[in-house]
Amino acid sequence: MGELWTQMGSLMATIMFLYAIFDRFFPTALRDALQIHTQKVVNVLYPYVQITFSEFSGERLKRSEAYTAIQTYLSENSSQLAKRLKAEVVKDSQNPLVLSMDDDEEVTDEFQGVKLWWAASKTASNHHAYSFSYYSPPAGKRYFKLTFHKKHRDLITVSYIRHVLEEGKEIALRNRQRKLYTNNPSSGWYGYKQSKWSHIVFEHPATFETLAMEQRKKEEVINDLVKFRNGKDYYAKIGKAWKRGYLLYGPPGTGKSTMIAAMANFMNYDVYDLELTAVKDNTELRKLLIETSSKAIIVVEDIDCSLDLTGQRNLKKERCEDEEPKDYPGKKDEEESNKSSKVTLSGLLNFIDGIWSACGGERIIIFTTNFVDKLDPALIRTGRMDKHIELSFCRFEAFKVLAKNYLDIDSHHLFARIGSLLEMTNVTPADVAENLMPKCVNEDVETCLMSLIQALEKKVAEEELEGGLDEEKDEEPTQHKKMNNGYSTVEDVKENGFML
Ligand SMILES: Nc1ncnc2c1ncn2[C@@H]1O[C@H](COP(=O)(O)OP(=O)(O)OP(=O)(O)O)[C@@H](O)[C@H]1O
Ligand SMILES: [Mg+2]
Repeated sequence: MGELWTQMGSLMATIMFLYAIFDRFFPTALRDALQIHTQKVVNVLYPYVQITFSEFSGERLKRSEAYTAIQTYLSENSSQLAKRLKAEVVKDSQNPLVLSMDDDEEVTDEFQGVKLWWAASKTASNHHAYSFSYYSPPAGKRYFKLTFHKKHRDLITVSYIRHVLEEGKEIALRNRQRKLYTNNPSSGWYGYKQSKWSHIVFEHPATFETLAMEQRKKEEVINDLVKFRNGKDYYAKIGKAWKRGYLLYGPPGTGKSTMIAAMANFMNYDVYDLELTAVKDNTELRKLLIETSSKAIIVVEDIDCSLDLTGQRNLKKERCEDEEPKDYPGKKDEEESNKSSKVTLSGLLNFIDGIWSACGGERIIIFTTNFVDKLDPALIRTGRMDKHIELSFCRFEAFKVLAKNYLDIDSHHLFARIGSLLEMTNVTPADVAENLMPKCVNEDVETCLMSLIQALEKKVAEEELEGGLDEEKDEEPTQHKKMNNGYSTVEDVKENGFML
């Protein structure tokens, strides 16, 4: 290619020289005619095609998406080959410092066995449009120039360029800094710099590895996600929007929100936490949905509290938090706003699988609830929420994950005792995790495990006591039994706490 450029350089120099002479001595009409003919001669002699991609395009000189995608593609694929690199700070990227090839640098690429050349350039401010590309960028502007042999024109213009643009966008998505979005109340949607969603950087550390759950169930969820991620063509083939719905249900503290974070990290998706109680009506819901991006998880937490099954919104505080006082500051305003809110069940169903749900592509919708039985069957029927995942109380398998997370141990002689206690009572992973957390800097593994055992034994004893008292009411007085582990009795617990 170097030799070719030298030859081309001399050819260009000769042509420029000739132009200069004609510019000086010949009238405009003759010059133009000559230019056209020269162009034709060069086209015959020069077997290469060049395409230029300018950094800015359109009347408003917006940064061209194609230029950005090519820059990202070249940064990842070919910049290692460039000798002179340019460092740029890119906003919203995991790695804010991006290296790309500098001006007047050239790299090669290969596509289906065809060699191509990319050059990064900047037009000189006194640039004259003696260019043989399809488009000559304006003076002082950056551009990429792609050069390839004309016999590969179809392959490059159709397949290769599409490949570069898609790959560039894909890399940018992969490297982006992920966000956690929450919807703003519609009263703040308009005006300068207001938008429907507010965001912060999403940095939740949860992964499937750290999620305490039966291994078999966990793998089932992971496989489902992988199938979804790789299913673009499949979804297109069967004519379905590329989206998947999950319903996560289980008691508070069993890991529903943690699993959503693990899913987002696994899929490398953004998270849109949709607070339905802040959405006034179905139209607003649609507007919010349209503004969500691809590769995102849209979450509606506590769906049973967000929407009444009849379609009228309930007061979240009244239904879901019994301890909430009947009157509280702002209650009146809230009731008023709820009366005027009209997000209906049908609006929500349209949100899940109406035509609006198809915009943007590659999206997961997750509902969570503590009370799966309360949900309207229409909301959770098969095909709407594709997969129902139960997160339940902590058993031995889940405990082992927590022990690994919190204490970095795979086994311990106290595990057997904990395993049997976890079969005797229902405790959430959140409770177990709380007890495993060292209470002071020097607390060792054994002390942490013992603290968990004590808490579990206390709970078992209390439940036995309650059970006993209930039975006493119905039948003859009950003898307090020795607990399965043989260490404490209910009496021990009442009198001495947990003497183990
Ligand atoms: N399955 C789990 N694996 C790992 N950690 C868990 C799990 N369940 C709960 N935890 C721990 O308990 C905390 C609370 O869990 P999380 O918020 O996920 O529960 P939840 O099911 O969403 O509860 P709620 O129904 O109240 O929203 C988490 O921060 C996490 O530390
Ligand atoms: Mg939660």
